[in-house]
Amino acid sequence: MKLLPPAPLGQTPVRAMTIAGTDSGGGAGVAADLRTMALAGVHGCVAVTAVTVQNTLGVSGVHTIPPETVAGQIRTVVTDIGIGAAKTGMLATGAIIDAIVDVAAEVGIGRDRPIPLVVDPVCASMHGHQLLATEAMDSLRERLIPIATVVTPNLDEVALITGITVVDQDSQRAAAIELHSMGAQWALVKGGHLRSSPFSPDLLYDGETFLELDHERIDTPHDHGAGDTLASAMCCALAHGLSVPDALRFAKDWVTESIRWSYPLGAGHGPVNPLWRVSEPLPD
Ligand SMILES: Nc1ncnc2c1ncn2[C@@H]1O[C@H](COP(=O)(O)OP(=O)(O)O)[C@@H](O)[C@H]1O
Ligand SMILES: Cc1ncc(COP(=O)(O)O)c(N)n1
Repeated sequence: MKLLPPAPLGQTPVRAMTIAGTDSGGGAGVAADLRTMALAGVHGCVAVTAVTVQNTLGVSGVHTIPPETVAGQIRTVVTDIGIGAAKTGMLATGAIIDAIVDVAAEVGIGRDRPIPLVVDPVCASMHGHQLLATEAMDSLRERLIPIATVVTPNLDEVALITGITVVDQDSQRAAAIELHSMGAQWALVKGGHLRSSPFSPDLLYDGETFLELDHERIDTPHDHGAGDTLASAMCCALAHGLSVPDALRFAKDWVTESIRWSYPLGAGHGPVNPLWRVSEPLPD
């Protein structure tokens, strides 16, 4: 696959920021984002929104960060370090979403602004634990999605946000049209949960053209952090100045390789694994 150009040693690399929750098991959230950013050659900055008590079996606790502390992390990084793109993951509450939207307007993050924004609208963990309060759905729909350069829901999130149940290509297209009409510049409807398909088809739409990426489906239970990995790889590519379709092409190759080399961990679902970038092939 084609990789992003690395910075020469000693020179400042491209920077990107993840605005997300932590996963103590290291599989999803901030850990997944920083792993992908580092291995893609990008300096990752962090605004933590929530601390989760989480392992490979599930989430047993959540501690949310005060909204002004979330906004402060974003403001202090953008005004000093500078970032080429940002992504959001788990945001926990409506007040945190509102604080992010306000500071994004202040520092120039979002569609039609200098810093593109990938919105991964995380609502629940793969184990079914709620990661976004029900009361936050209005802020997500009415405030965050309208400033997204690209919004990247999985099929469960599509159903919660739009009310559309995706079962085939027609309903996937209808969902992309609805998400775009909510104000996102691009809508990416991920097909990882479309288990009836031999592929894992992701559909990208900008109000005019549909781009469908049909990569092979890999048969594994170890896909924890796949959505975060795709969104943070897109964020890295956007930080490098790639277009949204090219960022998706890079990110889709990246996540497919990372799912191919995912590994067992604990007693539940292991993580997708971008460490393929730095690992040795198995001896013959
Ligand atoms: N088993 C799989 N094989 C190949 N690609 C997959 C598989 N599962 C998910 N993907 C891809 O990983 C990315 C994340 O997808 P998805 O599982 O839909 O989101 P999430 O992790 O947010 O639930 C998408 O690009 C999707 O197509
Ligand atoms: C902190 C945090 N962020 C995001 C996810 C979603 O990832 P997954 O769908 O693989 O559980 C998660 N479980 N935890």
